[in-house]
Amino acid sequence: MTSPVLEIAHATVGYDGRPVLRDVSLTLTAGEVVAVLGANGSGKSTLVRAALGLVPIGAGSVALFGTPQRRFRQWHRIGYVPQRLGAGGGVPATVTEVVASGRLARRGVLRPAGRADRAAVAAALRAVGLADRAGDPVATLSGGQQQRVLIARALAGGPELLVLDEPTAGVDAASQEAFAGALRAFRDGGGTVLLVAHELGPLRPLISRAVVVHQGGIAHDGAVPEPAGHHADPDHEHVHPHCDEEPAGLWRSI
Ligand SMILES: Nc1ncnc2c1ncn2[C@@H]1O[C@H](COP(=O)(O)OP(=O)(O)OP(=O)(O)O)[C@@H](O)[C@H]1O
Repeated sequence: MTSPVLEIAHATVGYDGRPVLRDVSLTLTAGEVVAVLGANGSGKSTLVRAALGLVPIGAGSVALFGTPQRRFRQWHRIGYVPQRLGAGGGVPATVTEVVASGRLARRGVLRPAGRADRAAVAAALRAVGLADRAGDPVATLSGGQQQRVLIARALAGGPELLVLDEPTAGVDAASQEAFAGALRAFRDGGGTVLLVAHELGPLRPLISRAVVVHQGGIAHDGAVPEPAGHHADPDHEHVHPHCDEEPAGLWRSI
């Protein structure tokens, strides 16, 4: 049996000794596309940062591809797009340069880019629909297009696990569709995805499982919950696989 891609077991995570999440467990197997949902400030980002070792865990354990996180060295197997990171930032880098930086962990900084690197960068740009902008300065792209550049950078590294923190927040509809297409292709190629989301939008059909963070724990782990507005539909069957008490207003924005 192959190891889970990610295994968080009974983890307590917080900042400055103040726990945000207590006794949380989450397992991702290869090929899953898991959405982390929850209200503002519930700890969604904290959960994915803990998975990647960006926030230390106080108790419990995290393993990546079967290796305890503290001994894990194969970071090129993971692509990470953090929340609200501007790709432009006043730096006059071109789209290609930013995406090519996603190859560094794989090829090493000192070895010049080879044919495989260039092919990976071109494929990643095609995947997010930005091949025609390859030579443009990132700063000249829209916010949604810049977000797609960051996703292409993560894809260019050829990861097996993609971790995305609110990849479509504030992103225009065309970029959301392009992103959904890129994610579908990544999944169809055997990739695993963990993404934090407020609104699933065009990503919804791709999500195989949803995890809801609520009151310092995981309140639901299973089917994607229906948006709150859906309850008003006359033909809506009121079946909830998760909990008796539904966190008020949690789904309103989905
Ligand atoms: N670096 C940090 N230092 C101290 N506290 C933090 C830090 N990052 C987050 N927090 C706190 O931890 C809690 C959870 O934050 P987190 O960003 O994980 O929530 P979230 O569910 O991702 O929120 P949002 O949907 O608004 O992005 C919040 O109370 C937040 O203020």
